[in-house]
Amino acid sequence: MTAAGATGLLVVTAVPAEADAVRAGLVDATVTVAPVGVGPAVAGAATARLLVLAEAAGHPYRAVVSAGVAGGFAGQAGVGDTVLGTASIAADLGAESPDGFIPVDELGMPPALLGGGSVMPADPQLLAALRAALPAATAGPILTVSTVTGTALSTDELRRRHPAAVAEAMEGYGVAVAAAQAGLPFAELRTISNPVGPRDRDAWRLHEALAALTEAAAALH
Ligand SMILES: O=C(O)c1cccc(C(=O)CC[C@H]2O[C@@H](n3cnc4c(=O)[nH]cnc43)[C@H](O)[C@@H]2O)c1
Repeated sequence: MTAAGATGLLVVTAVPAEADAVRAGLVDATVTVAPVGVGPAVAGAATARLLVLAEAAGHPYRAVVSAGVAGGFAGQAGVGDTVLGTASIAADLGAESPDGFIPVDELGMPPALLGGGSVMPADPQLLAALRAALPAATAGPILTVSTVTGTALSTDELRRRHPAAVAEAMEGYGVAVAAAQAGLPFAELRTISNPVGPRDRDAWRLHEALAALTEAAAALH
């Protein structure tokens, strides 16, 4: 898992409040936490840039974790829970058709143009270490979406396509691609701020989710 000469772990969040929550719970001074922006494109690009800069400066990172708050799928993860991604899935990368959504992997494009495809598995060793440190966390696929799910119809459709998904967020897949292209292990750690479902921003429990993120951050080393 550790590249030669590599030093610390890079943890990327979307927003500064999430980064602050992670920093507040760290027990390992070699962990770097950076807020990189919202959505898979900006998070992926910013993560790639951080990895290149660190490499050029002679202190490459040894692994990357995408961390922050997330929406939880009912019956899988409730508000305040911690979830670990077994894979980060680009759930809305593909094409619509009269017969339904077609994942990008099934569009007939050359595999080389798809990177790892729409499903980026977590690094087995990194995931195992996080599961050992966070035994109460729920592990399962975490969806990456560019649009926060906000209707019952979209929720049902996502659940139909990804019945094992535990949560959705907006950065994991992009960060996973950046880590994969740098040859680094990747994992996604989230705490639940809201249920996935009809939009009710007043029901988001950010304080509770950020407190859970601080508690979970001790596992990051
Ligand atoms: O306003 C604040 O104080 C604040 C503090 C912490 C986080 C935020 C965010 O807006 C986080 C955005 C971030 O959260 C993920 N997220 C959370 N719930 C969902 C969801 O239901 N569907 C998709 N993404 C969700 C996502 O990764 C966002 O980037 C504000």
